[in-house]
Parts: sequence; C-alpha cells; structure tokens
Amino acid sequence: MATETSVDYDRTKELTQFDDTKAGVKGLVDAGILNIPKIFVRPAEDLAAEELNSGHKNVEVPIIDVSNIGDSIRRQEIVNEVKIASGEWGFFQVINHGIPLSVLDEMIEGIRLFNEQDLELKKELYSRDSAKKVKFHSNFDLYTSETVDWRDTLQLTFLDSDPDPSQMPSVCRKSTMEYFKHMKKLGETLFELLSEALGLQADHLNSLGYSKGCSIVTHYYPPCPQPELTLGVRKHADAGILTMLLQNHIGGLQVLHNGQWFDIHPTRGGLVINIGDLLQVLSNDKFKSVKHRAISNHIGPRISVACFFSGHASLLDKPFGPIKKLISEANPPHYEEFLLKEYFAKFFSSSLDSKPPIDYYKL
Ligand SMILES: O=C(O)CCC(=O)C(=O)O
Ligand SMILES: [Fe+2]
Repeated sequence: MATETSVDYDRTKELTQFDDTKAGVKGLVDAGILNIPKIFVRPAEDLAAEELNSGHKNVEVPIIDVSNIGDSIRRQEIVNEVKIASGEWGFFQVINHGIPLSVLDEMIEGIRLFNEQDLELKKELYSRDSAKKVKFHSNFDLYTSETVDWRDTLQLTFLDSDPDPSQMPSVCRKSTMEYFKHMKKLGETLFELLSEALGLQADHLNSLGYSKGCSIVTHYYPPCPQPELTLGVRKHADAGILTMLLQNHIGGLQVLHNGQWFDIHPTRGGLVINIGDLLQVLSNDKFKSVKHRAISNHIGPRISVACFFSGHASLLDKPFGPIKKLISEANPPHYEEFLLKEYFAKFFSSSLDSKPPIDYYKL
C-alpha cells in the first residue's frame, strides 16, 4: 500500500488519471515530461538503501551452449550445467539453441511496432480484464503496488490452446506466431534437460503437461528521464514454472545472487532462462526461483519478451506439490500440496512486491 501522507497528493486520483489515458508510460514520454510522476518514484528508504547501478560487471550468469545436444556425452555435460545453474543461480542463458536470429529480431521488432503504432489502435486493446487473452496495459498491479514501474505490457495468454492468429494484433501477428512455435519446441527440450537434471526420466516434466500452457508477456520500457528514481520491473521472483526471456540490446535485467545484484548482459541470439516458484516447489527446493528486477535507463526503448510456462489449464484443479519421486524419508517435502487455481488467484490479486504465494504452502 502507498505510504504517502501528504494531504495535497491524491495517489488514487493520479493512478486513475494515468490509467485512463490508456497510453501507458510511453504516453508520458511522448508528452515530453522531464520529471516522472510521483506514482513512479520508489520510497525514499528503498532509494537510500541501495545504489541502483550496483550490478556487477565481471561475473556472469552461466551461459550454456546447447548445440550438439544429440551427442550423449555432450548432453550429459549440458544436463550438469543446467543442474548447477538451476540450483545456484536459478538463472542461465542458452545459446546455439537453433532458433534463427531472424525469428528473434522479428519478434522484438513486432513488439516495437505494436507499442509505437497509432495510439488510437493500441488503446483498443487496453484492458485489465483477467478473462482477456490478448491485452495491453501498464503494470498489471497498478492499483495494489507501492510504486508503479516504468513499463508497458502486451500480454498474450495461451493456457489451454495454441494462439489463434486472428486474436493477435496485426502488427506483430506473423512474428509472434512464428516465435511461439519455436518457444514451444525449445521449451520441451529445456523441460527434458531439467527433468534429467533432477535425476528423472527425460520426458517426466513434459508428460505431466508442465511445458504446455504459456503466456507471452512482452514489455516495452521507454527511455526514462529520471531512471535513478524508478525501476522497469520491481524485485520479484516469477510465479510460474519456467520463464524464457528474449531481450533487445539495451540491458537492465539484474538477478539477486548471494545478496548482490548481477547484470544479465544481453547476448546476441541468447535467451535468458529462469526457474519459477512452481518449479522450485516441484523440485522440492533443488532448483531455486530467484529474485530479479529490471532497472530503467535514459536510453531506450528496452524491449523484452517473457514466455512463462505455467502448465496446461487442465492442471489447475489437480493437486500440485513436490514431485513424489524426489521425496524420501531423508528428503521430506518442503511444501504441502495445493491447487494451482487457488495459487494463481492469490498471485493475480496481489502485487509483485507482496508475499509470494508459495510461501503460504511452505512446511
Ligand atoms: O524485462 C525483463 O528483463 C524482465 C521481465 C520480468 O522479470 C518478468 O516479466 O517477470
Ligand atoms: Fe520476472
């Protein structure tokens, strides 16, 4: 909740005014503002507590080359790298994954075109309706978070079926359909590697439907006139199972590792993979879901495309918890079982900075 006490500052009114423009953060930049509105300014204690540009320059999140995965010796090495990265960092980048550069570049370009198209067209998709599969807005938790983040989002949700091209915004339809096809395929490969890294059969996670059901959440971070006062995305861990993220060349993504922020530098052709809270649960804490954030920048736009795997819609009513094969007397469950539909209801009714829903199920 807001901590603002000044009598002449009506925060709810400012939030509503911003939301009603349906123009997002880009609308503010287009209007030529030099000082960011108060709703975006992080609390003074947060700003004082840390230096925003504290990202380390010399240590890198692991980069895993997944070419030659068909070679059994190399595959075992890759599985081992995935195991170490997932357990120690919760993050890694994959390179040589086989997705053509043109597909990645066109995806980023499609999202740029969507955000930079005529505002009247973009406004038609502006919504906070949870039932909408395709929607554009700024900050899904605008009214519940302490501070508003400096980004706009186009969200495409496909939990029970593949995307329907007719629902896609026309400027990014072709590129998104192509990108989705590749995400699905690479997702299955990664779920195989993660299964093996947990000591399970390669098809374990795929056969349970965990690599099905995903949302493509695309972020557009306009240049910010006062980047030291706000963030692109606040510190959070991802609520789903696995995230695969494409970013353009601007940079800003940071991961919290041993209490320090590390930059995840954009690698041309690379994709950032991170373990979500639900995979931490499935793995009974063998894999870590780690906090990350995106800082804002004077230059931009920064564009990122997150593909969140959260399991097929048919799993929503089924009990969810640590994988039974990973549990023993020596390794008891760290979480009680819960229903995914209740879990996601908790997530979407709170804000990125509130208590993560998995905390309710910790034993
Ligand atoms: O834009 C980024 O690099 C990060 C986005 C992110 O963390 C998210 O969507 O959960
Ligand atoms: Fe995230």
